Amino acid sequence: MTKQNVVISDPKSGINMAITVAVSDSSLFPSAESVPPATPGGYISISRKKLLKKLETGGGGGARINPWIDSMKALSPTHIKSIASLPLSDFQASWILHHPSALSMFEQIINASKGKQIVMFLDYDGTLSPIVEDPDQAFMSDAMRTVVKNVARYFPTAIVSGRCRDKVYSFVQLAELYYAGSHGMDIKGPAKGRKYKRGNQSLMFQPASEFLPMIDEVYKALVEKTKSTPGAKVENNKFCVSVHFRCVDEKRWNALAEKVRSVLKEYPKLRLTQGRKVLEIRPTIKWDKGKALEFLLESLGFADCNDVFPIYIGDDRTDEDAFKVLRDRGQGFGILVSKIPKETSASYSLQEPSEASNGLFAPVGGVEETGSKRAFQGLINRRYYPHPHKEVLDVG
Ligand SMILES: O=P(O)(O)OC[C@H]1O[C@H](O[C@H]2O[C@H](CO)[C@@H](O)[C@H](O)[C@H]2O)[C@H](O)[C@@H](O)[C@@H]1O
Repeated sequence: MTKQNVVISDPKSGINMAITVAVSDSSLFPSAESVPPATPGGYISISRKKLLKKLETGGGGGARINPWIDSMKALSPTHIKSIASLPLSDFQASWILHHPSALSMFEQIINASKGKQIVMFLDYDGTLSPIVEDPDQAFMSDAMRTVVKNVARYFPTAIVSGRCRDKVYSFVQLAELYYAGSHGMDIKGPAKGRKYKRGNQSLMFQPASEFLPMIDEVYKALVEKTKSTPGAKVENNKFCVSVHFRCVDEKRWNALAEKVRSVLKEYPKLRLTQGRKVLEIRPTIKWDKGKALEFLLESLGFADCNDVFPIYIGDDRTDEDAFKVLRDRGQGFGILVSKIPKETSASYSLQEPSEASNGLFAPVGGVEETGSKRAFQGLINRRYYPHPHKEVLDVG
């Protein structure tokens, strides 16, 4: 019996847990020769399904765990607490080594972006606003708004959210930004002060518009079906629907998931994905936040350019599509906002939204001259950052 540190990962749900387990069955952990390449975090990464089955049954087979429900449970406070009590320090150290805090990487960021146009992509929930119980109360702080406004003065900036575009706009309230709502299926350019004149002038793109009536219908069906589940909340995000279970008793999660599934049986053109205590119903079209990022870069005139440096900051599974696009393009990088180690294609990390507002993009010219403030100044300062597109950028 040996102890092994393991990251349990489920590509479908995006849930990852780092745990220490005692194992006696060598087949669970392949021999050194057959070990797959380490994940970016350097952990042994095995299928959550496989591991949970082993742990549940002692390796002898038995009842299959519903991976979907189990993923939800992995996010419950009880589970997070029990994970937190496990000896994670080695993991965290290794993860941080491979996904260092963006706050400590300013020099590298400034160097890598030299001579390139930074384009900023920001997720909303969990990135610009802290996660709260009521989705209608997920307000962004004034300090964060000031920071985003300041960032947008220097770099084309887009909010990329699972929410309905109008809703996320009502939270952010900055007309100078690009907005990609409904997981990128509803894209609109700045309503005012378009500084970046390169590329498409009037921007509006809705690749899933034919699904509008279906989404409306399924929203109503889900409201009806889930109204008997205390705490469940269905949110109409225009081109997709969210079924929230953050306020549902854990004992009812299984039943709630079954209800959602039973409604979706009637809609084969819709698919189910999962976010942070939310089930997300969306069209089966091949469109996600990664595609939205590519579309926006193209619209800005950076389709086949080497002189662009996109930065994407996000916190959940849906943001991974964008992180992956950046990795595949070999341009810019992703920053994952997370307190716990997760398998990710992001290069750097931040622990929480306030690290972006108080650290990464701390207001320039504040009273206290911290390293991060100097660094952000470094990014926007022409001495460190010769802008290649002066003709299209008016920062005045
Ligand atoms: O892409 P995002 O901007 O991150 O949007 C993803 C979902 O965010 C919202 O739900 C999440 O935040 C809520 C408020 O903090 C929280 O209560 C919920 O548990 C989280 O899942 C939003 O309400 C969803 O519609 C978005 O899909």
